[in-house]
Amino acid sequence: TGSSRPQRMLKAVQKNATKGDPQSVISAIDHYCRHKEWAMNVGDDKGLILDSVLTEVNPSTALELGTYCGYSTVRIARLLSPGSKLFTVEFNPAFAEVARQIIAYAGLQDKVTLVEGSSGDLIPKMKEQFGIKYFDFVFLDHWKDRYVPDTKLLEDCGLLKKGSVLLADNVICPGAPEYLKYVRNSPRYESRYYKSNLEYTKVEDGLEKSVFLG
Ligand SMILES: Oc1cc(-c2ccc(F)cc2)cc2nccnc12
Ligand SMILES: [Mg+2]
Repeated sequence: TGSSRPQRMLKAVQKNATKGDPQSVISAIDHYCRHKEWAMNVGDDKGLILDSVLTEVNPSTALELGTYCGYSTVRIARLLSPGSKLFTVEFNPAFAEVARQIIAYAGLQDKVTLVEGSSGDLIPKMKEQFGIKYFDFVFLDHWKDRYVPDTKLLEDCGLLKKGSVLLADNVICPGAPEYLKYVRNSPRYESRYYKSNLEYTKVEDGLEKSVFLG
């Protein structure tokens, strides 16, 4: 059988990027997905918003839900301060395998812990398994119907502290209406919408940034 889209993306990174250079990995993926084959990375437009929110928060411990091929994992990890850690959760083993190789190619494997499994199962185990107290930053980019239950799980497991920032991808396309209702109507969050485009297209999409108020 032939290769998969993630495997072809990995080949494009190995061919066009420089080992140990995260920016060249990001550019190689964006070029491939814009000109050869679309893929569901957060992309370069929304990626700039992710970069600016991440830089502002400067998290010590960050969580990403939905690794896919590791594009946003690399975007986040490249901006972390020394000693800070990013945990990323991926349900699909084939995606996880490619992501590991792309993260390693960027030279960011020491900052990233990729955990395979379902977010619903893993979130309650984070404290005990990885000695995590809180997440300062959470990037939600997995299945849209998991955004609300996983946010509630993070709250209930005491993994958010006053000032923790949630940043959610795809709140317009494919859309996460329940999540928008949840964070925008809750007194425990201060929410703001960043309008942008669906990766590599002219279709509207955006990121919702929600600060946990404790
Ligand atoms: O960024 C994304 C885009 C899409 C997606 C797929 C097909 C379309 F037509 C439009 C958008 C799905 C996603 N699933 C999980 C995490 N992120 C996603
Ligand atoms: Mg997405």
